[in-house]
Amino acid sequence: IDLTTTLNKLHFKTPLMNAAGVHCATTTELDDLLDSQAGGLVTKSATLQPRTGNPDPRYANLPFGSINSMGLPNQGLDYYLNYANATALTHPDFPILLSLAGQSLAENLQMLERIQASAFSGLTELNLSCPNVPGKPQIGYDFDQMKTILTAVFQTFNQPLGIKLPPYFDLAQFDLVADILNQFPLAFINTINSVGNGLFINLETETTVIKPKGGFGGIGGSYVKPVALANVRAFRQRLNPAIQIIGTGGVVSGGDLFELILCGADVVQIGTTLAQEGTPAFGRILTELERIMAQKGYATLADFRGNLKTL
Ligand SMILES: CC(C)(C)CCc1c(C(=O)O)[nH]c(=O)[nH]c1=O
Repeated sequence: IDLTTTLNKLHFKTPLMNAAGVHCATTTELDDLLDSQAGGLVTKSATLQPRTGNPDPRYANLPFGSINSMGLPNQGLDYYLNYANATALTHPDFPILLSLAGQSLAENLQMLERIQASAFSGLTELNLSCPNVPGKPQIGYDFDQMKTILTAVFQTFNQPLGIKLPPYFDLAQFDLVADILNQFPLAFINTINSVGNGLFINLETETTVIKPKGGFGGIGGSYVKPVALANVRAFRQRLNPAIQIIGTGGVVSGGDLFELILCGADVVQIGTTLAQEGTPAFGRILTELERIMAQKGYATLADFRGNLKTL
């Protein structure tokens, strides 16, 4: 069984890695990923300066997933850029993705210029779930802003770039977003980010379970797998084949991983499952995938990638 895959020029020994924001904020957490069966790693979405983020409790595990309103706590871009460049010396072939979440177009352009000026040779993922203009929808849901930002970004940045997208729920929106994205030389898209602004209640105390935003937070885990499958499938069907896809959302088992690849994912990320189970989740899920592939007679991921059949 050959579990290798590629993302742009990066070679992944296994198709599974962490999702930005989970187990990737400090060098200790990042080294833990290096030593796991993950095929690569992505750093916590960075801003130019460090941020403490929202007050606790800002994350909660739920019966079928998780809810979070972390508020972008991170050590600042230079911390992650330094980690990536140091790790490239000790683990030259381990794929590293830098995630960015600037709070303005200017901040994102500044961070991209800093990456471009550095020796970084990994992939950059621009998180479009950020609000760009306060009071306006997040970039991922404001298509004029999305077009403006991607135009400016590709005028500035000449290294491989991908974007992290929020989930969409309307077929016309898949068409609209894909038409925009196909106009840019994107290396990949990563879909989905958490399903935004869900709410979970503690029935006994009649309270929310996280403190920020009145308890509203991004939903992850099994709750969102059907949404992740649909977004990977919809964009695979609509995007230029040169734009690869990272599939994220609701992966708990090898079967879930298989399904996202069947929808067209080149690489798959885990967030909630990693938060709940730790890095042993990578080996467990990959072993389960190998068993399914062996039962079905598939030797490589390309044998079934994107081959979902309709009835
Ligand atoms: C939601 C933002 C704070 C604007 C971006 C960072 C982020 C967070 C976060 O740091 O709260 N949580 C998520 O589930 N997805 C994200 O993209």
